[in-house]
Amino acid sequence: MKTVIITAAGSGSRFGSKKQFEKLNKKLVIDYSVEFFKDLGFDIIITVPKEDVDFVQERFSFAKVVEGSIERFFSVYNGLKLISGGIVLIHDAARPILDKEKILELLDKVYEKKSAILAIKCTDTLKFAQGGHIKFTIKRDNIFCAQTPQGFNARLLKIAYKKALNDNLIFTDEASLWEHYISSVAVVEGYRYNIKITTKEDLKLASCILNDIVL
Ligand SMILES: Nc1ccn([C@@H]2O[C@H](COP(=O)(O)OP(=O)(O)OP(=O)(O)O)[C@@H](O)[C@H]2O)c(=O)n1
Ligand SMILES: C[C@](O)(CO)[C@H](O)COP(=O)(O)O
Repeated sequence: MKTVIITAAGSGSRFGSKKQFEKLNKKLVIDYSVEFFKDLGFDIIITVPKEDVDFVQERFSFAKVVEGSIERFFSVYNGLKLISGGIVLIHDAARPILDKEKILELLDKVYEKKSAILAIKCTDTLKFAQGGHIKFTIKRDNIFCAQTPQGFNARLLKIAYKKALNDNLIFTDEASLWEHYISSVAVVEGYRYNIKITTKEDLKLASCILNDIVL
């Protein structure tokens, strides 16, 4: 069994609105990942804000739609509670540009290693700055930017979540939860088109990418 939890319950404070429901070319941002994983034959769970549950359930009648939470960590957990086993991918609805070859490569790695994420090597020089001034430069040799999808053995991920709830810990991605309670996570090289729409600039960038590449 393979399930994807599509996280779409954010408030979009850095964007200025719920960006997952913004128009991106001829579709909504959320449409891209839901349709992609439907075409790949995944069971689909979508986390959305309480007020959008009916709208999204009607739009995607084939999916299970659950109410998210104030923290992405708990939004994912609300979806994970519906899964009994198999493999689960967690993917941000805010990352609409999905590369089939890369996702299938990630899926193979999850089956092989029980956990894997897409990540891209940092290509900028990294600075630690405070008060508008650089304090020091961070060696970037082994620095990666984590992306989604992130994939896991669902049963073990639920165990890790239960431990985190017990310890009152939350994590910004599922890989850091897995690293904390289970083991190291495999990395599959991601792709630079896999941008996370966070600000309005990112929506423009995503539109340019979609207009120029054939997926
Ligand atoms: N409580 C939350 C917060 C985020 N997300 C989802 O997780 C993805 C990545 O989160 P982010 O880009 O931070 O979205 P927002 O939280 O909406 O953005 P902001 O931090 O600017 O409010 C998005 O698809 C978002 O909808 C979620 O399901 N539940
Ligand atoms: C999960 C994630 O996309 C990996 O880079 C990132 O942690 C989401 O962070 P956000 O602040 O919830 O956008």
